[in-house]
Order: sequence, then structure tokens, then C-alpha cells
Amino acid sequence: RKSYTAAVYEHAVFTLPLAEIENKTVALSVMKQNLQVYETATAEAKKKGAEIIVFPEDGLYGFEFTREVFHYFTEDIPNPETQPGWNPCKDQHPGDPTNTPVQYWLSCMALNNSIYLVANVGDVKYCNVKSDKLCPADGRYQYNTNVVYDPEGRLVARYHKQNLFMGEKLKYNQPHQCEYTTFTTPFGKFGTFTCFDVLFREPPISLVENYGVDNVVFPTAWMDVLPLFASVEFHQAWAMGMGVNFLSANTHRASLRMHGSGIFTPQGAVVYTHDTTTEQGRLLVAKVPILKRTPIKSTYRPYKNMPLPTDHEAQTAIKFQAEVFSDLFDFVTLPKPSGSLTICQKAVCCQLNYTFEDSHSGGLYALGAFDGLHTREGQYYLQICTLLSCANSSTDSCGQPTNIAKSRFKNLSLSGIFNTKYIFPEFLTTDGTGHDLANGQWLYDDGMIKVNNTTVKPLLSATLFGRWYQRDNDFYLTGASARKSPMVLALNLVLYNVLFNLLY
Ligand SMILES: N[C@@H](CCCCNC(=O)CCCC[C@@H]1SC[C@@H]2NC(=O)N[C@@H]21)C(=O)O
Repeated sequence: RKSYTAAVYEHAVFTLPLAEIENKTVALSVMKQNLQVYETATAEAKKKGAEIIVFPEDGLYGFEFTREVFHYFTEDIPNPETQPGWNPCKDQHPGDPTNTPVQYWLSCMALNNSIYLVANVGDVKYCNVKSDKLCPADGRYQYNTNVVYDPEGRLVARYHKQNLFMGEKLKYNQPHQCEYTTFTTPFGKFGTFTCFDVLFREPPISLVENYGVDNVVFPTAWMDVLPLFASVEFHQAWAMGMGVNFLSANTHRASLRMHGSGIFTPQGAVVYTHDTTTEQGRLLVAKVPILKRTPIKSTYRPYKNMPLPTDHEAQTAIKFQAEVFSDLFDFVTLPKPSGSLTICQKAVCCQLNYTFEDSHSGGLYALGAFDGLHTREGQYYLQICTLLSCANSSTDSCGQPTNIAKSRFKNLSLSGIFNTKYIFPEFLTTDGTGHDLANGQWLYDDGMIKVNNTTVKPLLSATLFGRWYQRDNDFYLTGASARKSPMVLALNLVLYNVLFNLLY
């Protein structure tokens, strides 16, 4: 057997205003409405031959809640490791008040369609503030949770999100210990983690390297941030960088830039959606190769033979610094019609060889390097080489989010030297209407992004996105905040604490 069929559903969540969710009954009715959409999607996926379906993060209730209101959406879900074989569809009676109705519905959906089903739900664990020093003041741990049901309706996996994003810390708890959650199917070993987790080493990297996972199921509620953090480019890059299949289901809320789901393999996407214009859900179904476990190739490349710019380029290439998502990159502009450029920042050096397809077409492009601790919306150490289309003809605009790309390249190769082997290759083209991953038009080979024949659409960005995980806990002030005055930092800290106390 060489392949299996997978489905992901990008779901436009039905929600109610916070004030209307007054009790558990209202919360259940909200979830029931969303579950009805899940039911139709699951039946449709099964009809198309899917053996597994993935639903998005927060897909049953949305994310605009307080900790108290979120409690109404939670259920106490057993641990499948200590209570294997739990089958709510078979074991529970629908009218029983001790039920976990959401788990009942999900389990029946899996059983009735004979399919593996992955959903993101709320799990609650009650604790005693007197005997458990870590127990939150309200007496409960609330977790952002993935559950997996097998085709018999049994709960086979439960995962609590480790790396909570921004506002999530107000309503969810971080598990005391990172969980490594896997399940085995007739078509491969799977691991699961959630959204912001993908930026970090634990659990994602360990799941692949130490637990033998070669398929990932990934519920997410991901907001695009161009040019480096757009959903489909980032999730495809992770699949390619780690050499795994990656089934990503995003919540759909175009007004928040939350869109973009796909089924990605180590060779790139087999299917994906990036719908910025409607507020509708969408089912994706595709065949996925069953992978033979191969150790991840190291993409760490020692520094050697970096050619210096030619005289011509030295005259016309301009060096400058500009921010990309608050990180200060060193850039060099691309002279036309062709060239060979290098740019370095600290230990990272990036090299680009390129020829523009049409030297008369507009558009400023720049090659950028970054080596530092990112501190905006989370702290993680990045080592990056990127070729990007600037938002306009001013160098200040290079790195600002834009959907404008004006040039195609006849050929290009982008390589770099890094201190880490964890390099994720991103590639995005556009004709201005959406994100096109240009599969089949470029290659990631030997740590290098290569285009041999002109891409169909203009290039938005090509990036070697490196993560140097060991340095994530470096002192905070080495990142973007090092450039702010101590006064501004102190004020930020006070404001943050006041806000946090008010909300919590
Ligand atoms: N805004 C809400 C909802 C959060 C839901 C869960 N989302 C995540 O875990 C975030 C995913 C990471 C997004 C990437 S990483 C940095 C960048 N910033 C973005 O806005 N998008 C990208 C809440 O905070 O509770």
C-alpha cells in the first residue's frame, strides 16, 4: 500500500456574542450547530474515500471568551493512555446528565462514517487549591485539547496544547509537562499538536525525531502575517523541512486574516485553500503518500565559497536595514537584470543567484538576513535568509506585509549558512489575488531553494526560515526590544501587568 486518503475541513465557526453565552445549555447549542457542519463534512469526506479527517482549532466555539465562559464549553475528557478503549458513542446514553455530549457526538461521527476523526475541544480537570499548589484560583485546569477518535468510535489520543498564543493564556492552562501524543493507524504513525506549537521544538521536533511520527494532524486558528508567517507557506515549509505529511485544518475567519488549510507532503502541497474573500468553510480531500521513514537530512551548510558581488552590483546594490514583523533585517537590493549577492547578519550569511525574467517590469526586491531573538507575540530565536518583494519602491517598505509582487525570475538559487539544521523552506507567488505555492515550479534541494524555469506568477517571497531552538530562552533584551529605551520597556511592562490583572 502506497497511499492513504486524508481530509481537512476549514471551518467558518458559528459563534454568539460573549454576553449571550450565559450557561452550559447555550454553549452546547452553539457547539451543536458547529457539529452539524462537521457531520456533513465528515460524510462528504467519507464519500470521497477519506480515511481520516481533521477539524480546526477552536472550531466548535471560536476564541473570544473569558476563562469563565470558556468553562461552559469544556468537558472532562478521560486520558486514553490510562483508560484505553473509551467509546462514548457505544458506552453513553444520550440522555444521561453525566455525559460528555460533545465527545459522544464526535465518537458517533467517527463510528458512523468509519473514519479517524481529529477535533479540537475544551478539556477541564478540577483541582483542589489547598492540596495542589499549582491549581488555579478557580479550582480548575482548562486545556486547549485535540482528541482523536478511531473508526470504531474509540478515543485513541488526547493532546493538551503546550505553547499557548497571546490571549489564550487568559482562558487556557499550559500543561505542567509537555505531552507527546501519537496514534498508529493502518496507514502510518501520527502525531498531533496545535497551531502556535509549530514554532517551537517541543513537542513537534521530538515527535518526529524521537517518536517516529511521519504524519502530523494539526488543528489551527492561524492568522496570516506576511511575508514570513502566512499559513499555507509556513505549514508547507514545516512539512518539507521535517520530511513529514502535515494535515492542517484552519479556522476560517477572513476578517481576522484567519484562513489557509492544506494537505502537505515532504514534496509540498497536494491540495490547499487560501480563500481571503468569502466567509465559507471548505473541505479538502487528497491522496497522501505513505512515507518510508528516512532520517531528516541536515540542511546545515558550512560557510564556503560565498562569491563577492561583482563591480556592477557593488555600484547598484543598496544595503539597508528594515523591519520584518518587528525584527531588524540587513538587506541588499537586487539590481537588474541579474546578479549574485550575499548579505550577512551575525552568523547568518545568505547567498542569491538570480536573473529577472523581464528587466523592464517594476518592483523592488531585496535579499535579507536575520540572526536574532524574535520577541513579538512570543519569543523564539530565528535565523533567516529571505528574498522578498518590497511593498513599494522605497527600501523602507521591504518586509512590510504586502500582496504585491511584480517580477518573475528566470532562475534563482537561494542558500545560506546557519547554526541550526532546522531550516523550513518557504515559497510564495501571487498575481495579487491570493497565495500560490507554485508547486512543481521550484525545488528545495541540498538546503537550497532553486527555480530553474520562470514561475507562472510573480514572486512574493522565497525564504530559508531557520529556527535555532537552543537559544529561545536567551535574555529578552537581545531581540527587538533592545532597540527601545528602558523607559518605554518599563511602561510596556506596567501596562501589560495592569491589563492582565484587569482581564484575569
Ligand atoms: N487571537 C486569539 C486566538 C488564538 C488562537 C490560536 N492561535 C495561535 O496559536 C496563533 C498561531 C500563530 C500565528 C502566527 S505566529 C506569529 C504570527 N502572528 C499572527 O497573528 N500569526 C502568526 C488569542 O490570542 O487568543
